[in-house]
Order: sequence, then C-alpha cells, then structure tokens
Amino acid sequence: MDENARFYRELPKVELHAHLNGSVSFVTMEKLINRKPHLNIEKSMTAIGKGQRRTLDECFEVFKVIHKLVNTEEDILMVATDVIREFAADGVKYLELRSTPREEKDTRLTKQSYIETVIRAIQQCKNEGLDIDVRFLVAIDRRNGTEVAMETVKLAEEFMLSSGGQVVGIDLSGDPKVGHGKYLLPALEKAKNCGLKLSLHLSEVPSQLEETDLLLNLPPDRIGHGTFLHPEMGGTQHLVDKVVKNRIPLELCLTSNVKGQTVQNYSQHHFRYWYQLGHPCVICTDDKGVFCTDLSQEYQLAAATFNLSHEAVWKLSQQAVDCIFAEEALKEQLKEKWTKLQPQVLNLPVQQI
Ligand SMILES: CC(C)=CCNc1ncnc2c1ncn2[C@@H]1O[C@H](COP(=O)(O)O)[C@@H](O)[C@H]1O
Repeated sequence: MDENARFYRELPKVELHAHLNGSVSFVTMEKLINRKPHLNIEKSMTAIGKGQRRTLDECFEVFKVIHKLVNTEEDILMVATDVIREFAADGVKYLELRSTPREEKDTRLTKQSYIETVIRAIQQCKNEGLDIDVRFLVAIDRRNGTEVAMETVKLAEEFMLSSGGQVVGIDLSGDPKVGHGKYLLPALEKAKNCGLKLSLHLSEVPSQLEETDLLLNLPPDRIGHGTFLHPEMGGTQHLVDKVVKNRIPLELCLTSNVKGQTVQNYSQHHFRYWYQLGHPCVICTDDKGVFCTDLSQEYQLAAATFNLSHEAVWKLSQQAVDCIFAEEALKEQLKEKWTKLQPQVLNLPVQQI
C-alpha cells in the first residue's frame, strides 16, 4: 500500500449510509454461493466491477439476486458480522447499517427475527472487541406502500425500546422510480414522533421535486444522495434553502452515483456544490459490495476529484461525527478518539495527490 492510500486507511471514518445486502464483499459472496449451489448464481451477477456502469434498473436487479442468496438467519448473521468486520478493518470507527427486514416463508425467516439477527451480529462483533461502534436503521422499501411502512415503523419502535439503543432510526430507500413519498408520510411522521431518527433517500433521480418538498417538511435528520436537489441539476433554490435552513446533512456516495449513472462523472458530482456551500456532507459507500469500493477509497476519490488536502479530508471525516444518530455520550467519545488520533494520522509522511 502506498503512503497516500495508507493515510486514507488510517483516517478514522464514520459510515452513515451502508445498505447491509449491498455491502456484502466478494469473499462473503463466495461463501453464500457455496451454501446455495443450486441457485446457479455467479459472483459477477452480484457486483459492478471497475469501469463498469449499469442503469439504475439493472442495479436494482442485482439486489434481487443477493436477496436470493441471503434468506436465512444464518446467512444474515454471517453477512452482518462479515460486513462489520470489513468496515472495522477499513478504519471505520462508527457505522450505521441499514437493512430492510424481510420475511421468507421457505426458511421461516420473519421480519422480527431478521432484525434480531442483525442486532445479534452487532453484539457479536462488540464481544470480539473490534474498534467500531455500530447502530442499526430499519429500512422501509418505498415500493411496499403505506401499510408495510407503518408495520416497519412499529417494529423499529419496539426494537428501539428493547435493543438498548442499537436501533436508532428509519431509512427510506428502494427504487426511487417506484411509489410516492406521500403514501409513506404518516409512517415517517409516526417514526419521528416516537423518537426514531430519519434518513431519507431524496431526489436520487430527477422529477421528484414535489415528493422531496413534501418530505423535507418533516424534516428528515439526514438526506441520502439528494442528487437532483439543486438548480444546476434540475432542482430548485427553494429546496436548497429548505435543506440549508434546517442544516440537514447529506450522505454522498460518489462511486454508487457514477456506476448507477445518476451522475455523469466524478467531477460533476454534487459533492462540489454542497461542499462549497459549507453544508454538512458525509462521504459514504452506499453498497460497498455491489459497487466494489470501501470508505477509504471513497474519501481518496473525493480528495483527488475535488482537490482536497489531507487537512481538509481530516475535517470532513471529523465533521461526520456530528451527523451520527447515536446518543450524545458516544458522539463525545468519538470526538475524543479523533482528537487522539489526529497527530499520528496527519503527521504521516504523505505524498500529495
Ligand atoms: C441502484 C443503485 C444505483 C443503488 C444505490 N442506491 C440505492 N437507492 C435506493 N435504495 C437502495 C440503494 N442501494 C440499496 N438500496 C436499498 O437497499 C436494499 C438492499 O439492502 P437491504 O436488503 O435493505 O439490506 C435494496 O433492495 C434497496 O431497497
């Protein structure tokens, strides 16, 4: 590893936008495929390699394949523990995992046992003494409509109260071209009222202005992507003003947006717009397995594309701590960790990009 790459690996990082089943690495995928040879799934069907791009629709097809491979409690436990260990090895000190609870009649997996298993994995990793704190966001897949959204919020609330603070919020995700946020509003309002934090995928594709405007009234605690919010991308100043006024952090995933072709190339990524505004931006991976990346690479990519010094990168990773959903006490502990690590990480004899 060259010294520059080492800087990004040693940089303490916060990952706030990681879909569990999109984060499954090649190594774990191999284990899953070996468990289920009858499915005839090849690794190439579950990831988008270097230089490759896919349409958004094709990307969502990949998740269907992965879901076939991950359909038992045993699979979920393995996938979640592997993903947490990999993030820890990548220098991530705080991780918010998100996942959509699924019921699988064949294997008697229930939404309840799905969430329990993810929590078990988090606990198992904690017992291993890994240097990473993990929290869980229960995801609503927007395609499933009002009733399922409400049921998901109820489950999330139960687990928030019973999990000793492991479940901290709700993610709204899924194919942005399917469904409409107005049908999910009551569930999201309920979530907010019971103390769950909200991270919502907003304006991931163009022409969602009305939905975005509506959901911004909640307001959410963080925004996933927000690619088409600003006027240069067909959004409006009104939307930007709402986001800025409430200082709602954006979770930005460069590789995902370029490989999924919602952004033409790295230099046109909306990171530039929001970063220049001085708005809180958090670099994230989205689906590190599907998009063959990790958080160190994403930081390095952002720095190379937008000409950020190591000091600026450090500040970016440090400011991400302010955007986490975990309790204040943990936030303070993480801030101390950053302060402690700063001299060691920034004093590395690094070559400039
Ligand atoms: C297609 C593409 C460019 C993906 C990146 N952007 C995304 N946008 C919206 N929802 C997503 C995205 N990536 C993953 N998800 C959600 O996360 C799920 C996979 O993780 P899980 O099963 O919830 O554990 C997908 O089925 C989908 O509901």
